[in-house]
Amino acid sequence: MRYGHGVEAVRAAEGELMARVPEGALMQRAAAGLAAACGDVLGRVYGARVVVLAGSGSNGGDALFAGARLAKRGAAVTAVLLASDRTHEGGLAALLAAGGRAVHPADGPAVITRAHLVLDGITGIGGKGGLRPAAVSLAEAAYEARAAIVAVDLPSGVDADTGEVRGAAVRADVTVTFGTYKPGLLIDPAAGLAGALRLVDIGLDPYLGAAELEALQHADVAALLPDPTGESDKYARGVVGIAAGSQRYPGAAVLAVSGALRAGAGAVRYVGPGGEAVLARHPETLVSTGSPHEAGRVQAWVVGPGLGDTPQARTTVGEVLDSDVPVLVDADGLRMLDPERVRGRTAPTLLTPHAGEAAALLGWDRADVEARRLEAVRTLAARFGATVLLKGSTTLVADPRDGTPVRVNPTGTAWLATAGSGDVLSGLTGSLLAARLDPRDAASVGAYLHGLSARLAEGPLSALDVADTIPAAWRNVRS
Ligand SMILES: NC(=O)C1=CN([C@@H]2O[C@H](COP(=O)(O)OP(=O)(O)OC[C@H]3O[C@@H](n4cnc5c(N)ncnc54)[C@H](O)[C@@H]3O)[C@@H](O)[C@H]2O)[C@@H](O)CC1
Ligand SMILES: [K+]
Repeated sequence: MRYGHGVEAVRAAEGELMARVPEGALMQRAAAGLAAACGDVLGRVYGARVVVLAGSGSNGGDALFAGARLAKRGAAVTAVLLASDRTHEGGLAALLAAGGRAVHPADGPAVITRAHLVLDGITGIGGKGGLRPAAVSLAEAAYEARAAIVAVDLPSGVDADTGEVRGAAVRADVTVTFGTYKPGLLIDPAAGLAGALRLVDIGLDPYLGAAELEALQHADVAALLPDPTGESDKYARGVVGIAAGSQRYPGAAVLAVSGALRAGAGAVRYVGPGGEAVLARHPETLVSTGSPHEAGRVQAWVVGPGLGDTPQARTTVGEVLDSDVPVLVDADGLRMLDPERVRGRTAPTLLTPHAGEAAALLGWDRADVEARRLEAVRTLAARFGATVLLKGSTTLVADPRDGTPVRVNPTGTAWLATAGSGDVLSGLTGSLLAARLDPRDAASVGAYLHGLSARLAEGPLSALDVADTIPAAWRNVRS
């Protein structure tokens, strides 16, 4: 598992640890890890040209001390001092003593153009708002130069706690972060600016407390996958009911059923007008044309994909919500949701909106949901008393129970932004719910497998390709 902590938790942990170690020790641990990472990026340190963008705080201090270490190993290191009167004194002295030099920001672009590596030490967890103008032109010069950009702790300009980017920010190739991942490194849009992540252990773990965020890794997913046992019959493995599709959108029904079957459901019951199309593709489906409560026994329901917005669709959503098994509501089903009705359910509910659907549920603009994903998903979970999976470039899963870390999915890929891929995710996740995974686990394992399937399919893909690759993703996690 990867854990993320916000600024307050990091500062509190640092305070406790600092009281127990010699002054400056933490910064030296950070600088040593940072210099080692820069060495790996450069390949050869001796003779490399390195530029340190040094802001006024300890983030600049980390970068300057790392610069000093690289200078000792034979790199030509130039620090650009963004706040010349408030530069970290010890860091600058160490750099100069190691043979580095310092220049004014006006001279920055000329040295950056020739650099092999630029260290972004403008701001870290103490940064407020976007980059200031002098920093913007240096960040642009770094981006245009052929240098590798290594961000110290965070790409400067991003919000450490939320992943928001409120102005200009550095776009890094690698971010070397200290002690724990910050939400801004895991959640878009900021995460998209961080590049590859590298965590340096500075000894904070014992003091960090509960995580705010979690990102499942292969081993975590493997431990949650519901593999059948010798005694499993179809009910033990989970029968999932799918109420999806319409005359107009029968394809959504096929895709949701495909996702469910590929994710190991013991059986899939399909209810709705898309039965013919479903049977043509998946003859093993148990199809009925009546209403959900006549469909027979299921362990979880998926309702909504391609359902349309008709009185009949509303009745279907209402009936499914009246059931006493876990329910996943997606797509058109989300348009008809009453928070009180969802809160009053006896079994868990999982909502899976994309940013547009989340915006409609919240009464926000879509752009605000995309900019403030963490706040959006938490607000929805609290309002509906439901688990919420917010789809997007970084899919998030929030649970209504207080203090439960939000899960961030690490396997996304831009190729998933294809028509119908959400329908596959709903069937896949519904199948995990039917296998009795806790809704938060079902949602995060579903998102993980879905993203991994798309990655394994490599390149342009259709939603059916994603469904067809789920078994390969399952095996990949198991291997
Ligand atoms: N506290 C500690 O023990 C450790 C801190 N470390 C480093 O220290 C960083 C935090 O240091 P600080 O608290 O000094 O904060 P930062 O260095 O992140 O930034 C604060 C400084 O930047 C200025 N500033 C804020 N927003 C700005 C903006 N938009 N543009 C330009 N300047 C801006 C502030 O006036 C302040 O001087 C961490 O991110 C990490 O890199 C590491 O050395 C590990 C140990
Ligand atoms: K930084």
